[in-house]
Amino acid sequence: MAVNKPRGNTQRQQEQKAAGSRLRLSIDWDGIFASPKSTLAWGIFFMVLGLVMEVSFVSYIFTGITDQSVIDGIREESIRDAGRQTRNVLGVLGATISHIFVYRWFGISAILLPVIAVLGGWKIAFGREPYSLSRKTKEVVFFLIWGSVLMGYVVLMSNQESSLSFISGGMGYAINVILFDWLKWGSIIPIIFALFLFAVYFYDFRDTIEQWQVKNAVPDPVTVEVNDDATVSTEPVAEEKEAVKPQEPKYVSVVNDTYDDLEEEKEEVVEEVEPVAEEIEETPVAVSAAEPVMLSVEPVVAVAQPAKVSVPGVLELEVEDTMVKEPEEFVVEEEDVNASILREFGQYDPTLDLPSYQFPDVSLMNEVFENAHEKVSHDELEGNKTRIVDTLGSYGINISKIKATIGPTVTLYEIIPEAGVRISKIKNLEGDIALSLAALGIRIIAPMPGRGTIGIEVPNKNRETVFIRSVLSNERFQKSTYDLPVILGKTISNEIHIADLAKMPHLLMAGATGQGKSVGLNVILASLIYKKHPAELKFVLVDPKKVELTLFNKLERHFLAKLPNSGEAIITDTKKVIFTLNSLCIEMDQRYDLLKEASVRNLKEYNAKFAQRRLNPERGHRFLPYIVLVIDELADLMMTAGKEVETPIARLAQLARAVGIHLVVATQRPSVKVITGLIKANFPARLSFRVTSSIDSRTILDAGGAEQLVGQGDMLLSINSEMIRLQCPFIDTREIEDVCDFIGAQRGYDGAYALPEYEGEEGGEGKSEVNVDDFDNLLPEAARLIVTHQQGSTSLIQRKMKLGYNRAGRIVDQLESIGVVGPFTGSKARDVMFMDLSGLEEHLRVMGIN
Ligand SMILES: Nc1ncnc2c1ncn2[C@@H]1O[C@H](COP(=O)(O)OP(=O)(O)OP(=O)(O)O)[C@@H](O)[C@H]1O
Repeated sequence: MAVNKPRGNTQRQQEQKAAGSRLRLSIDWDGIFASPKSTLAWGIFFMVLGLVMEVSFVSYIFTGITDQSVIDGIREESIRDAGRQTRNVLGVLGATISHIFVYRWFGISAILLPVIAVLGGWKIAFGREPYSLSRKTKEVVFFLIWGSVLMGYVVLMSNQESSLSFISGGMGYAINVILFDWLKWGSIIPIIFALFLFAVYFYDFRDTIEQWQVKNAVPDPVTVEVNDDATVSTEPVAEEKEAVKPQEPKYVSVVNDTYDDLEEEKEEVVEEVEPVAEEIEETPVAVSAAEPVMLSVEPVVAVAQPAKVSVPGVLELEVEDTMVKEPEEFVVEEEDVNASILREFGQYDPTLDLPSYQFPDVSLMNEVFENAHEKVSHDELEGNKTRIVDTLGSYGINISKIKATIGPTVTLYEIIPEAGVRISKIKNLEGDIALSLAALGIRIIAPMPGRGTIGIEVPNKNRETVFIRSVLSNERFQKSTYDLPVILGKTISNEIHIADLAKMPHLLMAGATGQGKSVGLNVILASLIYKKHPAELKFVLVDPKKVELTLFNKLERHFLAKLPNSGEAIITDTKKVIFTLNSLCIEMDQRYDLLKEASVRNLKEYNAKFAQRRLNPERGHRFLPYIVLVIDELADLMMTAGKEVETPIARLAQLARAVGIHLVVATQRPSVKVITGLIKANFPARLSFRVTSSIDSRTILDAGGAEQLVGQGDMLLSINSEMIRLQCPFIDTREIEDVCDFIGAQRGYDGAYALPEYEGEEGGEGKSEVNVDDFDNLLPEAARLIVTHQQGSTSLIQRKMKLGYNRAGRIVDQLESIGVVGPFTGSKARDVMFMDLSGLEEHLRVMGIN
C-alpha cells in the first residue's frame, strides 16, 4: 500500500535534485516553443522571412534574367563569385529563393506568398490575426496558382518563352502546355471559369447582389398632390434621403483591434449623415398654393429622425414617424453584417483575452508511488471468501457462486445465493458478517442494481492511495469533452469517475470532520482548473473556516470572482457571504435577461451565438463564463445566518443551471437544520464521506451506508437515485500551492471577475461606499466620455479607453454610485444622468473628484 504520509524535507530535496538532473539531461522542446518569449521570437522570425522573400521576389522581377545564369552556374563558381555577379538586392540568397519560387514554380504571383508568412508570424507573435489567417491563406494559394496559370497562357500565346517564362513560373507554363494540347487558344476558358467558381464560392456575392437589388428597388417617386391638379415630384429629396439611410450596426469582438476601425468608420458615416439630414429640413418644396392644404406623404426611405420639410411662407410638411425605421427592420440587415463580420474575423475566441495563458501541467503534481506490495493478497481474498460463505451458511443461507472485485479501498464480493433465499435475510445479517470478518465498514448491497447478485464490500487491509497525478493524466480525463469535468474518484473496478458539473448541476457534500471533504473540494477545483481556460470559468469561493481555500487567493486575477471593492476574493465573513449570494442571484437574473434577448435557452447556446458574432456587444451582450460557487462549510453559515443564506442558495440551486452558475456545497454536519428540505430538493447529486450516524447518512443520501465508510476519502455518491462507492484522489497542500503559483505568475486579468453590486436591505456593505479614494483614477475621464457620447455602456469605455472588461465594468459601477449613470437595465445601455459636460464637471467638483 502506498502510505499516505507527509513527505519530509529531505525527501523533497532529493526529489528536487532528481528533477534537476533530469532537466539538465533532457531539453523540454515543447516548453521552448510554447513560452511567450519564444512565440514572440518565432513570430518575428516569420515576419522578417516574409519581408526578405518579398524584397527578393520584387527585385528578381527586374534582375532575374541576368541572375538566372549565375544561379545555374553556381555549382561551378564559388558562392563568393556568384554573390559578386548577382544583381538581386538580397544577393545570391535572394536570387536563389526567387529563382525557385518565381522562375521554377509560381512566376510573378509568388509575390503573394510572403503575405502568409507575415500574417502567420503576426499570429504567432501576438496571438491575434489582423486578418483571418485561414481565409487569407486560401485566397493566396488560389491566386498563386491561378495567376501562374494565367501568366502561362500569356507566355505560351506570345511565343516569348525565353524572355517571359519567369512571369508564369514553371508550373503555370507546364499546365498551359497540357491545356493547349486539348483546347488550343480556348484554354483561357477553363482559366476564367476557375476564377468565376472561386469568386462565387469564396466571396459569396449574395449580400452584394441583395444590396444592389434593394438599392435599385427604390419606390416610385413621391407625389405630393396639391389642389387636384398640381403634382410636385420630390425625387431629388428622395435621393438625398437615400443617402441618410442609417448604416447597419457593425460590431466585432472587443478583442480585435479592428473594432476601433469599424467604430471610426461608423462615426464617419454618422458625421456624413448629419449635414444631409439638415439639408432635408431645409429643402424647399416649390408649391404654389393659395390656401393651406392637407398633404400626404408616403414613407419613402428610412431616416434616422422624423424629418420636417418646411415650405417657407406657405405650409409645413410633417413627415410622419412612420419614416423612422423600427429596430426590428434592422434584424435582416444585422444578420448580413454579422455574417460578413464572421467571415472577416472568424469566430470570437474568449481565450484570446489571455492568449499566452498556459495550462498547468501534471508534472506539477507529486510523482505517483506504486504500491510496494500487492493491494490485496491471495490469502486475504480467500480468507474473506471462506468467512462470508461460513457466516451465511451458519444462518442457513447457501451460496451458489462468489466473485471478488478488488477496488482501491474495498473489495467487492458478489454472491449469488441459492434459489429461494430472501434478500432481506442477508441484509439483516450485515452486523454478523462484519463481526465474523472482524472488519469495520462492511456494506451490503442487496441486490446489486442490474447485476442480479448481492454485493458485500469489505475494506482492504492495505488501501491504495489514489494520487491526483494519476487521475489528471488519465486519458479519459485528458480527452473529456464535458463542459465542466470534475474528477470524483476511482470506482471499485478501478475506473476513474468523471462527472460533468454542468449537468449535475450542483453538488452537495457531507462528511464528519477529518474524513476528506476539503481534499475532495480541492480535487474538484483542481480538475476544473486543469481543463478550463480562465476566460471560461470563474470561482466564487466561500470559506467560513478561513484556512481551507486561502491558497486559491493567488488565482484572483485568473479564476476568481468577487464583489466590486470587496478586498479579498475568498469570502470568509458571513455578512459578505450573504451579499455575494444575493449578488450571484442578480448575476443570474441579468444572465437570464441576456439569454431572453438572444432567444436562446441556455448558456452554451448563448456563448455559441456570441462566438458566431450574432449578438451585439453594444447591446450589453458579452461572453459568459461558467461560475462555480464553492462553499466549504454550510453548517456554520446556516447557524449564523439561517434564512438569509438558505433562500439565495435555494434560488440559485433551483434556477441557475441554465445560465452556467453551479454550486458545490460542503458541510460537516448533515443535520436537517443545515441541509433543509429546500436545499436538499435542489441538489440531486449528493456525495457523502464518512458520517457519524446512519441518521446523518439518511439526511444526505436518503439512505444508510455512509456511516460504514472507512474515511480518508472513501465516499458514496448518490446521483439520480443511483449509489456509487468511490475513493477520492488525494491532493496535498503543496500540490495546490504549486498549481496556484504556476497560474498566479502568469499574466492575468486586471482583477477578479466583478460580480454585480448588491445593495442590502439597509444599504449595507455589499454596496461600495462612496469613498473617493477608492475610485479608479480614470473615472473622471470615463464620466466625460459617457456624457459626451450620451451612452452609458461598459463597452464604450473599454474601446475608447482601451481597458479590460473588468476594469471598465468597475468604473461603470463607480459611475453609478456617484449618480453619473443609472442602474443596470438588462441588455440596454444605462441611462446617462447628465446632458452636458458642464453639469458633469460641476457634479464631479462637488463630489471632490477631478
Ligand atoms: N482522498 C484521500 N486519500 C488519502 N487520504 C486522505 C484523502 N482525503 C483525506 N485524507 C486524509 O485525511 C485528512 C483529513 O482530510 P480533510 O482535511 O480533507 O478532512 P475534512 O473532512 O475537510 O476535515 P474538516 O472538516 O475537519 O476540515 C487529510 O489530511 C489526509 O491525510
